[in-house]
Amino acid sequence: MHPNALLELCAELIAAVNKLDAPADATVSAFFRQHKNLGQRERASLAETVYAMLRERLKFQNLAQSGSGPLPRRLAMLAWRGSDAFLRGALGPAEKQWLEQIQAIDPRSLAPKLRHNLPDWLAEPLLARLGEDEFWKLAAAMNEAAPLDLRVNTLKLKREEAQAQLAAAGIEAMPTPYSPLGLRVQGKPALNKLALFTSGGVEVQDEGSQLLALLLAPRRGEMVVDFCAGAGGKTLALGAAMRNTGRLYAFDVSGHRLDALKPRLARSGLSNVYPAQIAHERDERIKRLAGKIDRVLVDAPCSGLGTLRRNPDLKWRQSPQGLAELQDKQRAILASAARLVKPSGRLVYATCSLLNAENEAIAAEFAAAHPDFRPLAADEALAKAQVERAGELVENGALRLWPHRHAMDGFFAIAWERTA
Ligand SMILES: C[S@@+](CC[C@H](N)C(=O)[O-])C[C@H]1O[C@@H](n2cnc3c(N)ncnc32)[C@H](O)[C@@H]1O
Repeated sequence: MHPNALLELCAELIAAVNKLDAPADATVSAFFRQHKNLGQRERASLAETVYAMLRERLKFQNLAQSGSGPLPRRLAMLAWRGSDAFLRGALGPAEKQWLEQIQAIDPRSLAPKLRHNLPDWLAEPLLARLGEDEFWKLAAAMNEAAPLDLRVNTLKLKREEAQAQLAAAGIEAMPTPYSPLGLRVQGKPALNKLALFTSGGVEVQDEGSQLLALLLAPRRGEMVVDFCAGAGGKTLALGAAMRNTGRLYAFDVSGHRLDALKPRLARSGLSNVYPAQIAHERDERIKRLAGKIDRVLVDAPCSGLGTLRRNPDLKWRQSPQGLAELQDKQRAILASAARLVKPSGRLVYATCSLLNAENEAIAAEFAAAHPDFRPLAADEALAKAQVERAGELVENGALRLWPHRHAMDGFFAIAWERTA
């Protein structure tokens, strides 16, 4: 395709994504479906440019105020992640001159906001929690692409065997630093046609998510509930940890997400999983199980701000009002889920948010209202589950994962045992 035609398409896609009315990945996929003639490399250039624009949106929007022509085209030029020579082939002389002027600006001379590219309501609490030094490390880490992690289904094979099968297919993978079940793959190879994947030997799952399942540590023969199972990433890890015995209920209010669990379940070889759509957290089904469950995981709906490496649009699509609504949901779901837990059973509350408001604050309110739940030290629980150097992952007894410290998505998880 002619460079200018591709740059124009890129500008069109940026204009669509910048409306922020849908998740960026959905807008990008829909755009590619409408433009079937785009080749692999062209798609990669467009997608990477759009994600670069979202990561540093404040900076690019500020810089794009100068120059002329439509704003999305200027944003496309500034954020361009395809070949440099190709971009130059698309530009007129005035555009080339403008771009050179902008590229000569020393990024260190920009205002802090244009360097961290976070909205105030998000930057302020993170800065308060982490301090200046770490805050900048986090801001940089969140602008890097996330690695591709796999969880090995140990019902089917050992981690070393999966690693060897990947190597035989020309894919380099190393054991994840903390999870005993994980492999970190180099690059972004297509996995979905590999026999190892189609036969359920591995699932794509960030190392942090693997650690949440290890913290719940369900055992053989137990009754377990994954209260917000979604497409079942953690359900599959829990079912395998139970060695395909006992009963694992996968609840969610979204039938659509539970449907996405079904093919994964079929590949996994698990037969101990019972997916069920619930109307809300006080559904009759839940009431019938009160006090009967050994282990309950609440992977609560949250802002997702721990996943900005993958979903940079979330920082622009979330808001303080949205956060307050999420907190109400989190409180209600945790309180309902806790009723399921039997005496000496375990409850884990988790999110993929970085914010205290969705994590420690919700946990503290719950603990104050539920003296019959005793907090468990996450480092001890994880060490029992063969997690290496678990102490590095824990703050004040709870799992606290950070992209800049642990090279994982941001996660929080706290475990309690019901005493009575
Ligand atoms: C963080 S996601 C879960 C991701 C999933 N556990 C996984 O590992 O792939 C949160 C889920 O909570 C579900 N949810 C929202 N409100 C709920 C409620 N009241 N009861 C149960 N699930 C709910 C959402 O549909 C969403 O799938």
